[in-house]
Amino acid sequence: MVLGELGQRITASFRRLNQAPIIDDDLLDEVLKEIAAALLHADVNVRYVSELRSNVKKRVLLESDASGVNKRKLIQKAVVEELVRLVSTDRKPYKLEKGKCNIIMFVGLQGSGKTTTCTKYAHHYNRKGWKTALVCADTFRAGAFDQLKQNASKVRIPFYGDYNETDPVKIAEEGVELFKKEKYDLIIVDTSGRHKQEAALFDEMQQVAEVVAPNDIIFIMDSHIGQACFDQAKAFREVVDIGSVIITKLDGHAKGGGALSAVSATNSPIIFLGTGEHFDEFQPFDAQSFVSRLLGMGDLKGLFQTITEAMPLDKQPELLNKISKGRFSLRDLYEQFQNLQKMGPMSQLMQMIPGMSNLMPAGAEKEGVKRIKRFMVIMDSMTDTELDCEVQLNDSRKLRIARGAGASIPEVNLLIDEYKRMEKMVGKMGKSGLFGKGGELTQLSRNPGQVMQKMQSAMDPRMLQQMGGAQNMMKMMKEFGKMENMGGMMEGLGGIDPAQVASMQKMMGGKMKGRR
Ligand SMILES: Nc1nc2c(ncn2[C@@H]2O[C@H](COP(=O)(O)OP(=O)(O)OP(=O)(O)O)[C@@H](O)[C@H]2O)c(=O)[nH]1
Repeated sequence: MVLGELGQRITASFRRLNQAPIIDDDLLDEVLKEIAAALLHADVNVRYVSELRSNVKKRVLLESDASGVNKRKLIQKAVVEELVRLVSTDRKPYKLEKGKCNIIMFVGLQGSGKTTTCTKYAHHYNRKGWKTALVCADTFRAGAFDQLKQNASKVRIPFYGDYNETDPVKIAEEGVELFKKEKYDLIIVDTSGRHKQEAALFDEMQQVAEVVAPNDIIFIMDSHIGQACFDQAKAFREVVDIGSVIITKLDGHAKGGGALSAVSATNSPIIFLGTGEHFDEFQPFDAQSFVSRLLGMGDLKGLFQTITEAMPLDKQPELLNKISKGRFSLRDLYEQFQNLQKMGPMSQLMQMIPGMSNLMPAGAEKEGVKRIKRFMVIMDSMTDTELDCEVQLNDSRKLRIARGAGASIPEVNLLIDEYKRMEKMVGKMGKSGLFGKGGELTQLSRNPGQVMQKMQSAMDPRMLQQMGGAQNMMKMMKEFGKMENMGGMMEGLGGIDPAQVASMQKMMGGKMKGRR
């Protein structure tokens, strides 16, 4: 991906800055020239690149006069902040409200990835427990109906469309009415695209928007078109009230910078990035987190949010309490699988951890995901007693469970083996003395290295290997350890509920003081 290369080039310039014995105006000019060349190579609009360059220079000249200022840090901070500014707008994205009917309309040119992205968006929220539905109001492209219908059935989301109806406005109105009556939280309307911005497309878009009265209109922008993104975004913005942008196809060879910097043309924030054809290749966008990941600094804010969204903090003490007592049932395993699914691809999570972005190549986890789904289907065939208590399953119960799940007895045995391995690990952790009375990780704040050792001895070596080995786990711990004060960092990153931070700190056994 060209954006990855952009990140590496900027990081190389930062390294040069850090290694130089003296920072003078010539070096500043050279470094800024390198960064500008990298941005232009990634297709960022030339006007924005020269603005970024002069803004950084102005700030450095202005602020470096103050005594005690570290010039290296100042330059890097100014570059990072200007990069964040480049991919953000002042306008806040529409915030979906649970329990209310949110109607979201998707617009964009044909082939931009609208239909695929509608499904990804629906799947993203459905996984988080939103009652979601899709409406196909694209009557222009013959295959659109079948495509959305197939996509919807793959992710198990209700769909409305009419193969014989030629009026997209009528379909949109009927579909939205139907799902409104059925009290859906999120109704997504896919509209037609055209090859280029033309009057027929814009008329149709306006009419659909009038009848469905969307809470948000999302513009889908294909990153492959590079610099042309700016004019395209502007043309759409002039016709309908675009509230947010999703950039697609940022995987592959797209330069991406053109699309990312075109947000100013819509004056609407980017809310997600499409990074592949699969439905879970979809990442929420936050300008600061994006720049941080681009520069290989990880994204602990994103990681924290993903984990707490998948597993609410009020549930975590309950689980830790059980673990501290060495108890772990099949139902707990089932819930952990559910949480894992809500978190999205493991490879995306790895990208959020500093230094671990290349650990798990996307796709390498497919087999694991398939296996987890099979295990969950098997557990669905078990009784509550079997899920909650330690019950030895005899051969006849195993046969019944396997039949009910369309599985084989060896598959049921494999699940039981995996569960026993986990149960043993939890048992060892319970006895390790890592936990306090309330289930909090008491030693984490005092001695992360020792915690690591104990976890390592309690963990199944195969699982440890899947997580990148002990060394990588240590590396991650060290990254956490480096943080002067974990709570402070979380708050500093902004946008995180202080109550969540406090609860996380409690679980960690107080504020984390790192060793330097
Ligand atoms: N690599 C990659 N391909 C994508 C992404 N998003 C969509 N695609 C592919 O782009 C192609 C076009 O996507 P569609 O969703 O059919 O496009 P559309 O905008 O709905 O097209 P119309 O319905 O004709 O307006 C398909 O082959 C998708 O699989 C992405 O993020 N990455």
